[in-house]
Amino acid sequence: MEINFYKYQGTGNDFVILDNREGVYNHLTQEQIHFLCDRRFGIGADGLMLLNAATGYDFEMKYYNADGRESTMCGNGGRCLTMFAYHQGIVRTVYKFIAIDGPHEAEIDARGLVRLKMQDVPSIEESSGDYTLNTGSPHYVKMVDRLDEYNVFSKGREIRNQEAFKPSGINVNFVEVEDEHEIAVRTYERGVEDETLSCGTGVTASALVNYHNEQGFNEVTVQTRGGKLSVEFDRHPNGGYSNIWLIGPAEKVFTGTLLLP
Ligand SMILES: N[C@@H](CCC[C@H](N)C(=O)O)C(=O)O
Repeated sequence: MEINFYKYQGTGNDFVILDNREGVYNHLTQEQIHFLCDRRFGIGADGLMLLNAATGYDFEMKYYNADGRESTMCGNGGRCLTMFAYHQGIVRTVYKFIAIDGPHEAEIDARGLVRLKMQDVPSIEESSGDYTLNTGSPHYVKMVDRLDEYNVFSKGREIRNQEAFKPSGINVNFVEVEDEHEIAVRTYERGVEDETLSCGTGVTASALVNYHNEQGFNEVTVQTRGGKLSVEFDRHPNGGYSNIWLIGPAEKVFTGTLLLP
């Protein structure tokens, strides 16, 4: 089978994207998606997305991790897919798309940055000084010092595989506060089973946890290894969060054709 693919990245979180509005890629197997995401034998990416047609929406986002399994929401993926839709001629002031966690809105602002509205977060759970919450995907957040020197791979893998998070696992974020407007985040992603350069739902989770702890500003700049994102949100007296926006760059890297073995 011939695959016409597009490669995008958002702050270094990279994705293979397939235009599946005609349904031609409906039957890709887990092994085939894993192969396409393989950095040595395939194209190479943290995940693969299908842009599907969807009644009542501009498109549907279907997201697979690099291991080939369909997963939950991907924030950087949603931003990249919005830019892809624009490049494919789906031009809107406000995009409305449907993903596994429900409907989303997105906009491309005057600077060319993609703003993605995330689902509301009703609560943040605390245990032993760390936090868990769901921002469309499940996240564990740990505040640390000296993030640069932190062993994200080994500590992230250990937490991801804890009995408490089985069978689905969890993404693990390590966060250092830079100042009242800025935090730095490094993430171990399940399904990639490694640290990625950025994780949008993880950055969102980290910004909310930081506010939950420190209060400060409800507009936070987040430094990831792959670049800067920002997160804006409203907090409610009951401890929940709404009107959550993840904002940052999303770029086409290259396109190509590949024959699936
Ligand atoms: N990179 C993502 C998150 C992708 C999903 C994650 N690996 C999971 O399985 O939950 C993002 O930008 O949010």
